[in-house]
Amino acid sequence: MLEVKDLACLKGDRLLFRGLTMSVDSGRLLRVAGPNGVGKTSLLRILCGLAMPEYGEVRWKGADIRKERDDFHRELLYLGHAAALNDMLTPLENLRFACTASGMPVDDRACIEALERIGLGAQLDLPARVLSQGQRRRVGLARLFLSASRTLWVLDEPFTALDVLAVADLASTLSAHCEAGGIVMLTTHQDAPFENPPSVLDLAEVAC
Ligand SMILES: Nc1ncnc2c1ncn2[C@@H]1O[C@H](COP(=O)(O)OP(=O)(O)OP(=O)(O)O)[C@@H](O)[C@H]1O
Repeated sequence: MLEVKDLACLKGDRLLFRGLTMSVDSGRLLRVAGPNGVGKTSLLRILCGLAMPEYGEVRWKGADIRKERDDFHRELLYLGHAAALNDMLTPLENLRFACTASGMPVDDRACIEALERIGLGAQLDLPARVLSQGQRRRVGLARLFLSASRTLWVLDEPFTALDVLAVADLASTLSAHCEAGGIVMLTTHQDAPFENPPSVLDLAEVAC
């Protein structure tokens, strides 16, 4: 489904990695691993079409993602490593905004249910500026519960700042998405309790 061919990534005048070729099929959970600065975030952004590779191409269902951009984005959920919230808005308002911005239909009832499911039922009306780091992270993760129809989930450090129970819940949500035929690609520096260990792409192997 997702194919990467001979990818190279340049930042400034520095080549981070090159010669990355891989494919990820339906039902797979793939962890992109490697030390700080090796280019994991940069790779995820290229895979989502948010940054250009220096060389190579990314294909989704056989088509270049740059040519079939709209079709690809309808099937993609990307959550970056920063919570990216508006501090003045409540979790509900932030979630509604994020959904609208990514072209998802917005349904208030569904947003509230997603926030309750992620453990923010008591914080629905608070401004985001008063939330804890883990609660801020959860606001973004609530989008997972609204994104079952998006096959490809690309998640940059989704476990950061979560407590032990939330880490376990998130791991089972991601596994369930894969069992339903989805694809999850993520970065994390911590061990997460997945039932089936994810495949690992060690970016250090193609680092320059
Ligand atoms: N203008 C630039 N010139 C040279 N190097 C740059 C430039 N901009 C970014 N970089 C480098 O590009 C890399 C980007 O790393 P990226 O965030 O993709 O890594 P990462 O593997 O996700 O790291 P972490 O594990 O710390 O999150 C860093 O090593 C950074 O120093």
